[in-house]
Amino acid sequence: MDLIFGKNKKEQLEPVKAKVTGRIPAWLQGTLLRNGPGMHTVGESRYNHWFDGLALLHSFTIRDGEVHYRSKYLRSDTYNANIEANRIVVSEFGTMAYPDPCKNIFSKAFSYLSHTIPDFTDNCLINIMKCGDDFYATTETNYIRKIDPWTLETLQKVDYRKYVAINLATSHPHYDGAGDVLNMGTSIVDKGKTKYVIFKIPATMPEAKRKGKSPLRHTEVFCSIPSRSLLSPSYYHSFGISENYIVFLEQPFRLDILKMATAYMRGVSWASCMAFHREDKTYIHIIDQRTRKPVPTKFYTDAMVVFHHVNAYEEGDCILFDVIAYEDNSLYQLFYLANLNKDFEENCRLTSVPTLRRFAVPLHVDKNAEVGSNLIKVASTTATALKEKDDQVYCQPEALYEGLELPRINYAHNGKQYRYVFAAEVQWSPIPTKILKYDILTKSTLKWSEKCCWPAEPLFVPAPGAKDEDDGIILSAIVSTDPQKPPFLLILDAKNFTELARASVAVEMHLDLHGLFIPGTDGGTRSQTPAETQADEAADCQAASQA
Ligand SMILES: CC1=C(/C=C/C(C)=C/C=C/C(C)=C/C=O)C(C)(C)CCC1
Ligand SMILES: [Fe+2]
Repeated sequence: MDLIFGKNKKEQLEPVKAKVTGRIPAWLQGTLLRNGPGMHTVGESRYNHWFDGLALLHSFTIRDGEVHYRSKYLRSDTYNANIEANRIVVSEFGTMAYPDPCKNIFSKAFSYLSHTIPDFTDNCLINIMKCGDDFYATTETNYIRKIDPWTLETLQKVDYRKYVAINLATSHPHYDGAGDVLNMGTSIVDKGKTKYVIFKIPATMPEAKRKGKSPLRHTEVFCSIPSRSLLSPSYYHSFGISENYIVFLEQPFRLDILKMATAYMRGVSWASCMAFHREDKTYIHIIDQRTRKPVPTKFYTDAMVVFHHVNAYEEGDCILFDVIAYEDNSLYQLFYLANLNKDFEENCRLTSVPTLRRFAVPLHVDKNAEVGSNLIKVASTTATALKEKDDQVYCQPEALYEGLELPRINYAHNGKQYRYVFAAEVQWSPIPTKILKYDILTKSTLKWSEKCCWPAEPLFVPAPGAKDEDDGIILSAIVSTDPQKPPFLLILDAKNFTELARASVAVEMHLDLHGLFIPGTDGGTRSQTPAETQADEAADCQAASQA
């Protein structure tokens, strides 16, 4: 497993032509751009956790049936400082680093103090975000890094705090039809006012306002929700949106701000400042997008840990929302490299299987409804919402499917009724070995797998003029543990899960996390005519809606 997780991967700066077998649909033109950790040791020093690894961007450019692959490390300040020092000098999720070990006691004390309010890493290794015409590599701190999606070059470092008062932000933003970004973050430094902030970055601005300026300048706070606990806000990795509402889970997997403030001094990692409180509840916040205010009813469910929201939509008088839920936080525990490298099979058993759960939240709670009555009247789900004495509502989910992670949908259905979830199959180990398509209506699955193959998150790309939700293809970068089998881009027909083509490249490829597809024939390799620019802009909106 060291081959997949622990080994530093070489970057492939020059585009390399892939060997294509099968036939790539003629309409499939564009670039699959993805992100994930690629370097786990610097000099003699090693990261503790897989989520600490230095961001390695990679892309597959598909044009006229041909595929070119390239990869490049994100030249973050973190990367540059580490490489210059030839050791890890910037702290990451699971590794606390000490930049100046030789300092005397006074400057050491000073250094500790300056770390009380930490300056987080800009090692943006999780996802790619599209913002107007710009692309950013993202993580969960206050920093994002602008990148050139074609050359994979690293551009400006952007500090969200310049535009909105947050210290952490998700790397799973949502996009509306116009391509505007809706994201969430947490403000933790203002201790009296720890809060979750939902913010919007408009994709397009009137010409006069725009003039080459970043759309981030026009970021606006959409709504903020005070944290239930001022010193321990919830950790969250994503959130859900329906047409009119936002779904935010304030789960009992929390960050301890006091522990974080002393972590540097105590020599412990940020990860050690997070704890799951199984005795607590998970609060379900529903924010009305029209009023920009939370619905006042207190909805809750049992303690759980959710990283990925799948989708949410309104049906009848309620919101249905689907998430991949765990009984505990064992997932983050398992990604310590020490667990991933030795005795993998034994150490890497999840104590709870990631399960697709559907929740139903009533939008209008009848004050006169009987205590104990189920407020959900839609027939399509067995999820319940029970009225309680104190006007709270207790939601119990319907378990739809066990053993899946890294969910994606046809993003044209985001916020709307939908039928298919594309995901990686994971059972008792967090590492995917299959790709699956789950049909919520028939509760049936289609799967793709191959010996020694480790698939990445499957991404859906709609066919032009698509009518059905699954009219399109699935893209997934596959790495293998068989030295005879080079990594490849897999292209499946999303309807029946048959393989249409694969594009193999004899390079060192990393197992990645998330990314997006940029449709169009541009690839930064030729100049464009104005007409093409317009066409690409339209295509870009589509890219945003798929991300
Ligand atoms: C550095 C840092 C963080 C980083 C978190 C990361 C990097 C999480 C990655 C999560 C992934 C990849 C989940 C996949 O499901 C925190 C804890 C937000 C806060 C403190 C500083
Ligand atoms: Fe994620």
